[in-house]
Amino acid sequence: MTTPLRLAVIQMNIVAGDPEANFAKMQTRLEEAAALSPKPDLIILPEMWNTGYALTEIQALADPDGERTKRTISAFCRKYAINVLAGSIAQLRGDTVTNTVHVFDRTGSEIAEYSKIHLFQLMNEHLHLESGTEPGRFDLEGVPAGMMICYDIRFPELARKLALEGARIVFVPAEWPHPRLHHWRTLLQARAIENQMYVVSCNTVGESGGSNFFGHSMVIDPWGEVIAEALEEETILAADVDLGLVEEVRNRIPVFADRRPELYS
Ligand SMILES: NC(=O)CCC(=O)C(=O)O
Repeated sequence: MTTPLRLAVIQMNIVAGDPEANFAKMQTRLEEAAALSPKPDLIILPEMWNTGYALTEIQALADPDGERTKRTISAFCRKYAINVLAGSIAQLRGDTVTNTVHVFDRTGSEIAEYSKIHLFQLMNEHLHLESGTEPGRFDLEGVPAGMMICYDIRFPELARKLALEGARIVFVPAEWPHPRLHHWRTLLQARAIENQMYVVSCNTVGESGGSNFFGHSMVIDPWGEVIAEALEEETILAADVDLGLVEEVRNRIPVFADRRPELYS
């Protein structure tokens, strides 16, 4: 067994259209996560935690160039020597807004950024946001990792690409509402099983912007076992992941060696 990584998933309610309230809550939750024993190696935040889905006002609410987020999270990482995958934020870039994750290491340096590739039409994202154009990858203390945001998990091609490029663990910040809990659980488990990797999701919870979010943040191992799952309330979900299990599962059923990509397109 390799040294496990301790994760803390912050499942919180988001006040749509109120970045001040959301920044305040996010900082309180980060402090609570940092005080856990043992201290987490990585803290994960949910999708669009700064603004929620206040899309009609998003130009005014989005964080210009992500500066406030970067300043705040980077200082936290430095203070506590913890990595943070800062969920996603609504980020203003010139006159467009993206749904963007920033990842910071223990020194507070930003090590990766990913903007949601697949915009979710059912929640009008395509009318207000600009989609990303690059898959999200980073190196988590020597472990190749990937990111997808919420609706992205409906696209197995993206998860497979991340796995083929080396990802052993993929993080999924989300704002996924009722009534699609069965899709959420099934798709997350499928992405973990088919790619034989850890999948760690962080959903929001409670009413926000007229939708009702069910929480159920999950940590799923490469065999598809749910090793931790939150209920429908605010919480910090802690779990240890043993990345050595990825190799073990991939050796047990050699899915990657058995692929026939020449027959698929
Ligand atoms: N924020 C999102 O991308 C929601 C995706 C979702 O609810 C779905 O069913 O897909």
